[in-house]
Amino acid sequence: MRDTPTAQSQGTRPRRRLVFDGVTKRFGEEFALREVSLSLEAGERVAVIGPSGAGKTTLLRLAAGALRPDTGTVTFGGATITGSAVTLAYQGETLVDRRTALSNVLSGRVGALSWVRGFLEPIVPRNPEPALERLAAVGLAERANVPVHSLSAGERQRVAVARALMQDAEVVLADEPTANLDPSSRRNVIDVLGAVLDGELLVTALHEVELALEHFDRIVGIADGRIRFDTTPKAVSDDQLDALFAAGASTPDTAARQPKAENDTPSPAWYV
Ligand SMILES: Nc1ncnc2c1ncn2[C@@H]1O[C@H](COP(=O)(O)OP(=O)(O)OP(=O)(O)O)[C@@H](O)[C@H]1O
Repeated sequence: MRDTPTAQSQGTRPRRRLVFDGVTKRFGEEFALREVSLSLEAGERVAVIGPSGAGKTTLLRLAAGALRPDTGTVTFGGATITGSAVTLAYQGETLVDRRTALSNVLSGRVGALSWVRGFLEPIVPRNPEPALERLAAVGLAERANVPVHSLSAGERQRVAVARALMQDAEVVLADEPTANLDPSSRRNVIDVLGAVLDGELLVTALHEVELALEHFDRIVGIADGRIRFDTTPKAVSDDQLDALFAAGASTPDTAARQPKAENDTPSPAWYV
């Protein structure tokens, strides 16, 4: 994070890679991912797009170390994934409603504390400063002491981002961070995600193609558990997108998608 003194300076960190090497993951007879190989570097902002059931969440869960591959390996910096290196930004629905934004953000750090302190810290914090800094970074400094049930869906999602940032992880994963948000809140959450990072690897599963093409510097298209393309936003063609979404169930954003302009700039009408 840019403005967090407690965050380890990215400049001093080696630029470690998150590497999927020939990863296959099945659930019963169903293949969620097939022979996926991918090498992602610190500092990249990667959007994973594809139809429903393509394998996006499975990819993120493997990256988080929450799942193990059936075959192949997932490594970060050459080693098995550990919880301290990678954080998963859960959706705003996972916040504790009756607690304040500050309390929810503080809970993002409890894993690093003793059992008793971890229990008490979100309620009677000894050190609220890091959490207040994260809330300020996502534009919610003024809302720190407001119970999250009275925040908007977009604000709740930003609290969830702030909570994830409490881990100071080198890899930030976000699974559909814009789910259930109105269009302007979607854009705002993605803006915030990009703005608060400084050198971390960001991998986001997104349904909104337009947001992915506008805000990320690498686009990984997945369908039916396979990587169909892995390129820059400018290089993604309409044909690739059509083929990607034709390979799986339809999604709302592809249904609303309009042809791209000749200069390859995504049309604002691609989703509503
Ligand atoms: N825990 C599980 N048990 C059984 N099958 C699963 C499980 N998790 C995922 N799958 C299956 O694996 C495939 C990929 O699922 P995944 O959730 O990764 O897709 P997705 O691209 O994230 O979809 P969506 O966009 O709808 O969230 C799907 O066919 C899904 O049904």
